[in-house]
Amino acid sequence: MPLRKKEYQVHGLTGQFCDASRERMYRRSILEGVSGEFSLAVCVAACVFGMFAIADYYLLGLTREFYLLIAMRVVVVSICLLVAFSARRWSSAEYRPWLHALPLWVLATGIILIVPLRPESLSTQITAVVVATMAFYLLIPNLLTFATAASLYLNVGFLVVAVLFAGLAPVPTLLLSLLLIMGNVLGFFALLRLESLQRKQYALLHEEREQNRQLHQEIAHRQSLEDQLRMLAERDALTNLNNRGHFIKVANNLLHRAQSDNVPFSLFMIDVDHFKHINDTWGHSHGDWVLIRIAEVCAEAMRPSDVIGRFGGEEFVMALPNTSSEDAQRIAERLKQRVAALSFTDEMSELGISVTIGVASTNGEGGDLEALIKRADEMLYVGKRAGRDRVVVCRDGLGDG
Ligand SMILES: Nc1nc2c(ncn2[C@@H]2O[C@H](COP(=O)(O)OP(=O)(O)OP(=O)(O)O)[C@@H](O)[C@H]2O)c(=O)[nH]1
Repeated sequence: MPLRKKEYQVHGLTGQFCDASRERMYRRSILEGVSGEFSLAVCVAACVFGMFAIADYYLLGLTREFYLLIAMRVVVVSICLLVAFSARRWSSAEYRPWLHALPLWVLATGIILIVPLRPESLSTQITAVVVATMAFYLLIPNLLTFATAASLYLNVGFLVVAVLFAGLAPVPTLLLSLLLIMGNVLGFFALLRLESLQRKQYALLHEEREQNRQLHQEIAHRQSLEDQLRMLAERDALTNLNNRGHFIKVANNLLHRAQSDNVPFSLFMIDVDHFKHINDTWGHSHGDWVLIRIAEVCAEAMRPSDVIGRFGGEEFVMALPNTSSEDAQRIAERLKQRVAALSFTDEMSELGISVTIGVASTNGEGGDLEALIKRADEMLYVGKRAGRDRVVVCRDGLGDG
C-alpha cells in the first residue's frame, strides 16, 4: 500500500523520517522493545571483547603490555555492561542517541588500542575490525548516522595506529582501506534498508490505525444519525410520547406476550374534555402547553412495563400489560384525578382540565389490539355522552363484540 502523507517520507541517506516530530514519535514507540535487544547485544559484544584476554595471555605472557591490555579490557567491558544494564531502565522520554552509541565508541577505542600493545598480531586484528564494523551496523541497535560515525572512527583510527605502531606498508594499507570501505558500504546499505523498511512498516500501521479511528468516528456519527431518525420516526414531536404507529407496534407485542402468558391486559383511550374551548380561549400555543402537561402526567403515572402514545389531536392511548379490568379502573381514576389537579400559571390559572378515559381489558383470551382499541374508544364516547370527566370500563370480554 503506497503511503499518502508527506510526514511519512523516509530520508534516502539516513533511513529516518524526514519529519522530525514523526521520527521522535517513532523512536519513542520502539524504544521499549529495542532497549532489551540493545542491552543483550552490548553484553554479547562486551563479553566477546573481554574473551580475547585469553589471546593476550598466550601472545604476550605476563608482561607489562598484557597487564595494560587487561586493564583496558576491564574498563571497556565495565562501561559497556553499565550502559547495557541502565538502558533497561530508560523510559521512552529518555531516549539519548549519544548514550546508545557510547558502547560503540568505547569498543572501537579498545580495538584501536590493541594495535600498539600487540602489533605483531595485526592480521588477526584486521579480521576483528571487519567483524566489529558489521556488528556496529547490524548487531547493536543504533541510528544509522551514529553507527556510521562510530564505524568510521574505528576504521580510520585502526588504519592510523596500524601505520604508526605496526609499520603497515603503503600497499597493504591501501588493500586494508579497500577492505574496510567494503565492510562499511555493506553495513551502511544493509542498515539503511532495515531502517527504511521498519519506518515504512510503522507508517503503514499508523495510517491503518488512523483510518480505523476515522471509520469508528464515522460509524458513531451514523449511529447517532440513525438514532435521531428513529426518534423522529417513533416519537410525537410535541409531547415526546410514542407516536401512533410506534405505539401500535409496541402494544401489539405486549398484547401477544400477555396472551401467550395468559395474563390480563388493559388499554386506555384518554381524551381531553372541551379542548377546542381551551384552544379558542387561550390560543393554540397554550393548548399545546396543556397537551404537554397532560402527557407528562400520564407518563409519570405509568409503570415501567406500560406503554403510552399520542393517538392524535388531544387523544392519548395507554397499554397496561398484566392489569385486570378492576386494577385498570383504579389506575384510570387516579390518572383522571392527577390531570384534574394540574395547575397552570397566570392567565390560565382558572383553567379546569378534565379527561374522559375509556378502558377495555382482555383476560388473556384471543382478539387483536385493533379490537381492544375500538372497544376502549367506544367506552370513551360513552363517557363523553354521559357528561365527560369520567372513567368508563368495558365489562365484557373482547370476544363478545
Ligand atoms: N393546541 C393544539 N390543538 C390541537 C392539536 N391537535 C388537535 N387540536 C385541537 O383539538 C381540538 C379537538 O376538538 P374536538 O374534537 O371538538 O374535541 P373537544 O373540544 O375536546 O371536545 P370533546 O372531546 O367532545 O370534549 C380541535 O380544536 C383541534 O384543532 C394540537 O396538537 N395542539
